[in-house]
Amino acid sequence: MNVLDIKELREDLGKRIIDGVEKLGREVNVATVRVGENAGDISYEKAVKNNCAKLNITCDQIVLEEGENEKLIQTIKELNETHDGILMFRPLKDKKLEKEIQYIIAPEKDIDAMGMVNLGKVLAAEEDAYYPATARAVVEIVKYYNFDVKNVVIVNRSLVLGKPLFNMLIKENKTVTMCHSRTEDIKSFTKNADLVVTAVGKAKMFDDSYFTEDSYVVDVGVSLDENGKLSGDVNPEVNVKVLANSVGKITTRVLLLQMVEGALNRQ
Ligand SMILES: Nc1nc(=O)c2c([nH]1)NC[C@@H]1CN(c3ccc(C(=O)N[C@@H](CCC(=O)O)C(=O)O)cc3)C=[N+]21
Repeated sequence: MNVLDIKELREDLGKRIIDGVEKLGREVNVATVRVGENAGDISYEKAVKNNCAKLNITCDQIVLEEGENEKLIQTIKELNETHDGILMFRPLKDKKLEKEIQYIIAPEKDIDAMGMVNLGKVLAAEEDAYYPATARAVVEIVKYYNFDVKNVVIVNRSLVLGKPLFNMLIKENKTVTMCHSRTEDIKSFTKNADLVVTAVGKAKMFDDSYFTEDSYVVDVGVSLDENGKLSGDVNPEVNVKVLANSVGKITTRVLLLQMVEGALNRQ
């Protein structure tokens, strides 16, 4: 069991955020937008608020009820003008509405890269893109802790994680394989990878049979286990070289860092 302590990276990101805010020399404000009462959204909302309080960022939190579609669209349009960054929690239950927002959110305020412009920039490996924060968190962990890896397997194909991460790791000269829920014999891929990134949302699904002693593993999954407790995809007892979990701690700070960097670049 070799669970990575990611405190140092978290603190490093915190310093970079505080420095950036100071350089900007003005109030920096983020807005979160939540629709409905999803538990994952609520925990992320709290995490953003707590981090902002520590990092000298003003945070406004907007909560709407499901069905308030016009109000949501109006809200995003207003926040485009008033805030440095907008984080709308995803997925929305209303897929059509979420699609609509992807075209309405201003690219320079879209700090979690949900909109079409930033997603296109990620695919094109543009320098000034915002990246989906979780995907960038994985890359930051791999780089900061010098994971000595060439072949990566990602078990996820979403727009929030798998697809952007695939492109970001290609840019880092990794050889990347994407597995997903319809992949046959996932173990045959993960066993042969240097690094496995998991995000399937099945508590403790990945045990030793998926890895070797030399595997690096980044566990992005969050779900409830049989006792109703929050759990990752990977059993924390696995015998691997390095297991990074608690990626959420890095995600929150990467999100805020991207916002500050974006504001500095535009200044
Ligand atoms: N557009 C969008 N992007 C997301 O990335 C996204 C989302 N919607 N909807 C909800 C899920 C859930 N999620 C969390 C991230 C951090 C914590 C969290 O609690 N972070 C703590 C640490 C938690 C820990 O101890 O591991 C912190 O930053 O201090 C929780 C949940 C992001 N998601």
